[in-house]
Amino acid sequence: MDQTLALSIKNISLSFAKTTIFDGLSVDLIAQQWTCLLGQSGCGKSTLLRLIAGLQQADSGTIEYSEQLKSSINNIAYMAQDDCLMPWLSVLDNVMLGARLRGEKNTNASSKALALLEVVGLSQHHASMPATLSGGQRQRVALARTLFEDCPIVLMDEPFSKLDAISRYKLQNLSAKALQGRTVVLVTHDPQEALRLAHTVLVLSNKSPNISQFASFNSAIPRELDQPTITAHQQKLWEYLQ
Ligand SMILES: Nc1ncnc2c1ncn2[C@@H]1O[C@H](COP(=O)(O)OP(=O)(O)OP(=O)(O)O)[C@@H](O)[C@H]1O
Repeated sequence: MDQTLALSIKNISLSFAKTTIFDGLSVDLIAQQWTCLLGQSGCGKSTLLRLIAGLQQADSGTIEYSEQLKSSINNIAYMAQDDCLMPWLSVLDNVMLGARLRGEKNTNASSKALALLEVVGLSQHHASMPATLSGGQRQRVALARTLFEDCPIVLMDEPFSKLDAISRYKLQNLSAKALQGRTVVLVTHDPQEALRLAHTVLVLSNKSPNISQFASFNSAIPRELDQPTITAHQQKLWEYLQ
């Protein structure tokens, strides 16, 4: 496998009951870059993330991971669309959930989790229970939990969808910085978000071959809203998504 690839999805087909979701989907994901995945509701974006994470099996086809990732025990962090916070754990304990589940007795874990809560603007809520938080606050806890994992592949399913515009902008910036050098796949319905963050923009559809590349960009991320990459491509991406 090419050294620059993190993983290679080859000829994946998947149906639920009589509904075909993927029919021969193939795509390569470039290592240490952000790939943003757009497409109409129900076309299979979350399903593709779940396939990559190993949480869903395809009917046929393969996903090949690079040698480097194969040798890493804990290599994929997955932030689902639903925040999946444990209601009986505090915000801090939710951020450290992975360490707890792995039975790690690392005294640095709580200071690392507290630092991440500070970064996502929730340090004053570290002892709160999830039920007392707003949807956007819960999403920020889930983001902190994802960043806590330090994994080489990070899969994020609409991670900023519940945030106000200013918080979304700030957390896009924070995530781009925090996840520099990781292989990130981000599902979004927001073309502007994709153009701010993506090195590669992919569009998924229900029609075979299911996936197409809208564009790839070399410029550094996050991009400012007035950067040519965004202004020049926004309208085209809207039309591409129709
Ligand atoms: N476990 C499952 N059993 C049956 N059908 C499923 C299952 N998981 C997903 N589907 C169906 O597969 C299709 C794709 O779902 P998926 O959640 O991947 O779409 P999506 O593109 O992420 O949608 P959205 O943008 O609305 O989040 C949908 O029609 C959904 O109903």
